[in-house]
Amino acid sequence: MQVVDLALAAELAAQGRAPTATRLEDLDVRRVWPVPDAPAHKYTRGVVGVVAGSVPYPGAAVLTVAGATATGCGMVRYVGPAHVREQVVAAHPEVVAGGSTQVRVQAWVVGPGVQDEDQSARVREVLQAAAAQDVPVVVDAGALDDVPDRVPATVVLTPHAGELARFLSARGVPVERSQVEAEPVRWAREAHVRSGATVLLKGAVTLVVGAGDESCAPVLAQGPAPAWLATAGAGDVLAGVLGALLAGVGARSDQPWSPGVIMRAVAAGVHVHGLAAAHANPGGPVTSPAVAHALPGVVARLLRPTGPRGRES
Ligand SMILES: NC(=O)C1=CN([C@@H]2O[C@H](COP(=O)(O)OP(=O)(O)OC[C@H]3O[C@@H](n4cnc5c(N)ncnc54)[C@H](O)[C@@H]3O)[C@@H](O)[C@H]2O)[C@@H](O)CC1
Ligand SMILES: Nc1ncnc2c1ncn2[C@@H]1O[C@H](COP(=O)(O)OP(=O)(O)O)[C@@H](O)[C@H]1O
Repeated sequence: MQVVDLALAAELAAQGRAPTATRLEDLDVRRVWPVPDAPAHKYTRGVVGVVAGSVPYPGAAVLTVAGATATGCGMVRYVGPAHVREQVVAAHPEVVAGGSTQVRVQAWVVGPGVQDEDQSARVREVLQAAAAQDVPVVVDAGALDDVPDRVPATVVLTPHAGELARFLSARGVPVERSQVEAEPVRWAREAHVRSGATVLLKGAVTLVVGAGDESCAPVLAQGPAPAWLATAGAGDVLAGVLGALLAGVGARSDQPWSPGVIMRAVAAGVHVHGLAAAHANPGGPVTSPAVAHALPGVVARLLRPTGPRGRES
């Protein structure tokens, strides 16, 4: 498929009829991507904190960390129980692991595979401290239950349709998974308006809804990714990708976060995650670790002037 830009966006905006949804393409993503400069060191590139995994789901922690490290960041700090720490460090020896959330990071990822009280307590600590410090938090899976009623747009919720239905129902908006699937824009917006969070609703097309700014339409719609990506752990990898990107963008700027910058950063992550699924095994099945494994190559191709779909030099 080739997408041809008819330059309708400016024309529609002039008529006061902005499109409901827009999509970041390769060039937009390249502009957002944090690329280290020559004097960079690991702390100027951004550190990601990860609270993921539990005894029943250690793999979710490993996959989240895999997504973050493969996207490119200065460092990942993993925070969780000893049993999971051992598995994370065995798979990713570059990760610094511990049990306390009292660490300095530029972005957090919380929730993949979180299903015990100790990890949930860490999630709540992170949500409280990060809001006060203007540090972004990607909130996935088990951590969605711990989100306070109102949060800033630096909190990025990443539910699939079932999780969004549960999130809204818990806030007095009873809705079924099938209804979310039928009207994803409506329900993603509802979750954003109710909570204040940036909402990233995962699916074949992934929607990002947050308060827009002048240069950013209210809904970004990324995809479609190959349906082979609908496999266990793919969302855990995505959460890591988003954390690494937010840490990298945050480390380069001393400005407060704006909702539009958050939206574009996470939509860029979704775009690259879908490309990694396509490149991991074109036209065939992929596993979540294979998606993470494909990420560095996809990022390198994206940053080359020919782009990921162009000829390789
Ligand atoms: N390797 C790992 O450690 C992985 C851990 N994961 C973690 O697992 C936890 C639960 O994630 P889910 O997305 O499953 O949670 P959900 O609670 O959203 O999904 C469970 C729903 O799927 C339904 N369901 C279960 N099995 C089904 C089947 N065979 N056919 C049809 N419907 C079925 C259940 O009735 C329930 O409604 C999360 O914390 C997540 O992060 C997942 O990410 C998968 C990989
Ligand atoms: N039909 C589909 N086509 C393409 N991508 C999909 C499809 N269904 C799900 N995905 C993507 O796969 C990932 C699944 O994430 P998630 O539902 O959180 O699974 P898990 O919890 O097992 O990691 C998301 O990135 C989502 O956008």
